[in-house]
Amino acid sequence: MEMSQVAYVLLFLVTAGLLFRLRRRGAAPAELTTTAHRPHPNPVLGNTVEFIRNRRRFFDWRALTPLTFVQKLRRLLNVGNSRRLREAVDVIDDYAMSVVESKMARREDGDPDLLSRFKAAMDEEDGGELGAMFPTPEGKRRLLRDVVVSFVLAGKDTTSSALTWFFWLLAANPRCDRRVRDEVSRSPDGDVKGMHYLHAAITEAMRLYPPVPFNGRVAVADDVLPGGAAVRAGWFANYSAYAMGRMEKLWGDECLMFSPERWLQVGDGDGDAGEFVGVDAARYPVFHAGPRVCLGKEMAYVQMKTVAAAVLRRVSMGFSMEVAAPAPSMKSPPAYEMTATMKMRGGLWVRLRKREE
Ligand code: HEM
Repeated sequence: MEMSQVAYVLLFLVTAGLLFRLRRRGAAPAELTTTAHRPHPNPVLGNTVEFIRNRRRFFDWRALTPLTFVQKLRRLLNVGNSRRLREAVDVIDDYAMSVVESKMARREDGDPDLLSRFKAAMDEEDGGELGAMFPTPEGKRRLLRDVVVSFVLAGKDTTSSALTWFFWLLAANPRCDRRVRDEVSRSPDGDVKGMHYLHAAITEAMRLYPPVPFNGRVAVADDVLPGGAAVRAGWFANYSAYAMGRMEKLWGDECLMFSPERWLQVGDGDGDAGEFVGVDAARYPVFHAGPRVCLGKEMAYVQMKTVAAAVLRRVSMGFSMEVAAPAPSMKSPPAYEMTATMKMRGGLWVRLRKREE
């Protein structure tokens, strides 16, 4: 064999070895992939669902793996996953832009909504802060588009994730279920403000299953965390609300149990559940903490309590609801699916039955 042939063979082996390693490093871990689903009966809807599912799977993987050289190259060349991500972002952006455009075309009457308020803030003639940041009409439309996307992401998936786990946890803990129903039935006017037990039960559900299970920041400069750990500029500083919600050090021996009572100050023993008492955001970072804490926290509680109370009231009155799957037992909790929010794998299946009069 000539020297040049040997060189080719060596080059081939090195390249093949390198590609094999990169493939292995790049492969999405099995636990991040979604479960198999039955084909959707409507092919158009089915395709859309599949499209979103694939994009989401890809997003998870990107969020959880460091940016490798190959990923950077793909982004630069706009191929593979990077191209698919851009296409998916375009689908979402187009939808959000259509919402903005229909708002722009409509004359406002009645109470202004959030989007109108953002629009008004940008249109301020005296050069308000937002108006100055986005001076061109195109820039303003793009900002409004991003507002739509952020609020849908921030407000919809989070509360629906929390309520899914909440209803499953109630089914797995009949004693707590009874207490919530008692409280809801004692307030027929539907005022959720005074429902302390319900508030505690939702808070406790989010301790065990936080809708945003992990979160992080990138350090802009070298720093030392309060615990003494050094962080260099450009490093990720991540935390997991999921892990923190299950730490014995923070929540005691019964950290894995669902116990809304841990959030209640003992009542007067007169059927009163007691007052809800919250804790420091550093111990319960479900809504994040500090200057970028969730802006919708109070609104989220009102929404979740209203929906939960309405469902439970209706269930108590005319229907019975039974969790069909996953089987409600704290000994075998449902699997979760790691996306940007914490979903129950396969969703929560319930059976509703109209009660006989
Ligand atoms: C159970 C429900 C919710 C949970 C667990 C939750 C959690 C969070 C978390 C962890 C963050 C910090 C994200 C980050 O900066 O890394 C955040 C930010 C935010 N949330 Fe929520 N959220 C919920 C519901 C809502 C709702 C209903 C809205 C509004 C309709 C909302 C609006 C926002 C906004 C605007 C921010 C950005 C705040 C900023 O960066 O200054 N959230 N949320």
